[in-house]
Amino acid sequence: MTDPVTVHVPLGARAYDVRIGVGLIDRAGAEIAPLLARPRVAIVTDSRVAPLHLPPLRAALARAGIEAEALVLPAGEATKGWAHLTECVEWLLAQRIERRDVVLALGGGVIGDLVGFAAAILRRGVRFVQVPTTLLAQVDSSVGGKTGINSPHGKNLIGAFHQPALVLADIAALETLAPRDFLAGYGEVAKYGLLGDAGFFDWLEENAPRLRDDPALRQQAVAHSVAMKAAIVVRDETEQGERALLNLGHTFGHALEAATGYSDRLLHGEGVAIGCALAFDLSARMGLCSQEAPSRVLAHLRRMGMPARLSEIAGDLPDEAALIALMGQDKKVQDGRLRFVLARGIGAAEIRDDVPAGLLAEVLRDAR
Ligand SMILES: NC(=O)c1ccc[n+]([C@@H]2O[C@H](COP(=O)([O-])OP(=O)(O)OC[C@H]3O[C@@H](n4cnc5c(N)ncnc54)[C@H](O)[C@@H]3O)[C@@H](O)[C@H]2O)c1
Ligand SMILES: O=C(O)C(=O)C[C@@H](O)[C@H](O)[C@H](O)COP(=O)(O)O
Ligand SMILES: [Zn+2]
Repeated sequence: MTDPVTVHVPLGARAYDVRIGVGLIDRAGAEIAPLLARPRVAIVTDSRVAPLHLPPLRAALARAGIEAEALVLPAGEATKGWAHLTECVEWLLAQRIERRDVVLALGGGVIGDLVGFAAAILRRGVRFVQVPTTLLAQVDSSVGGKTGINSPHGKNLIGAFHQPALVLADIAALETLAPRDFLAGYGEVAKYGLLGDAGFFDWLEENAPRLRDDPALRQQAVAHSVAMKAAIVVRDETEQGERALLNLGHTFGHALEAATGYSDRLLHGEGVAIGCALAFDLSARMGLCSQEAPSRVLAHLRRMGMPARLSEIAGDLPDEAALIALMGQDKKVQDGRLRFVLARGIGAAEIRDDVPAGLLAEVLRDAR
């Protein structure tokens, strides 16, 4: 078995390590103890993760003499809203979590985003540790400090930048993921190759079908993705420019998630996969890249068994105009203008604000 890999995120006073390896939950006590002012933590997790990964985490903390209380929230995207944010913050206050204490987010991106935001606003900021248990959370959401909740108006519209103090990505925890959840996380992995690393995309075309069964390959893919994200975040922590490239596929994906009510009709990573396919389609129609690029993206997503078209989303969707109206709430909008992450080719994304409305509607219509 390969040794854990550490990606350091050098953000000055907010610098932290992302540890990636097998068995990190079993070693969590020793990893977390140096961060603690007193031997006590609060864990927040969800109802699917709790029976699988909370007992070993508790045991590891106990071996290091750390007391732990846990809150278990319902699993699923619908949890990432005001109601469960309130529940989480009030529970942390009831636990008398102090400024120098540490909150642990054990779960996927939903738990990481919600708990990170709770930590950001609790007593104006307490530290938190991400223990990501989905592929998506390991490669993306646990790193970079974007925290928040959804609104019916749009995705992640209420939130804060709040960096974790440590990320412990236990590759073995991914073994219990449902196949659909694993694949959804793969949407964000493919995104890294597509936005900025053609060589990584080549590597994924070769190796991605074996990621689920091969822990060494999985560790390599997670570490590469995290290193790519960390490099961008360090240059542009609060998304004044370059960081928006990490949003490839998200203008489409987030509108589709809002349109499907943040339900399991469409998982975030599935929306990102569809969004990447549409962003490449749009790029080709605008003459930014050749038709070969969207064809390659589509072929890869199909081979992985991922959705790439609106027609693959169960149930009815609003019409093009309504979807474009939902995109108007995107955080990249400037002066009321939509901005998209488009591409000059595989691994060559750029931000554009000159997408003709007619062409956008055409791309959406043709994807039905
Ligand atoms: N902050 C960021 O930078 C960032 C980046 C990407 C995505 N996100 C957000 O992340 C969220 C999606 O995250 P997600 O895909 O992890 O969804 P999720 O947290 O809902 O997890 C997916 C499902 O897997 C279950 N699960 C988690 N770990 C498991 C395990 N080890 N074994 C079995 N089941 C497990 C969960 O209970 C859930 O049912 C979205 O809200 C998205 O907006 C945030
Ligand atoms: O970290 C980022 O920056 C990202 O854009 C990563 C995305 O995968 C993630 O879904 C993020 O939450 C989207 O950000 P948002 O600002 O569009 O809500
Ligand atoms: Zn995302």
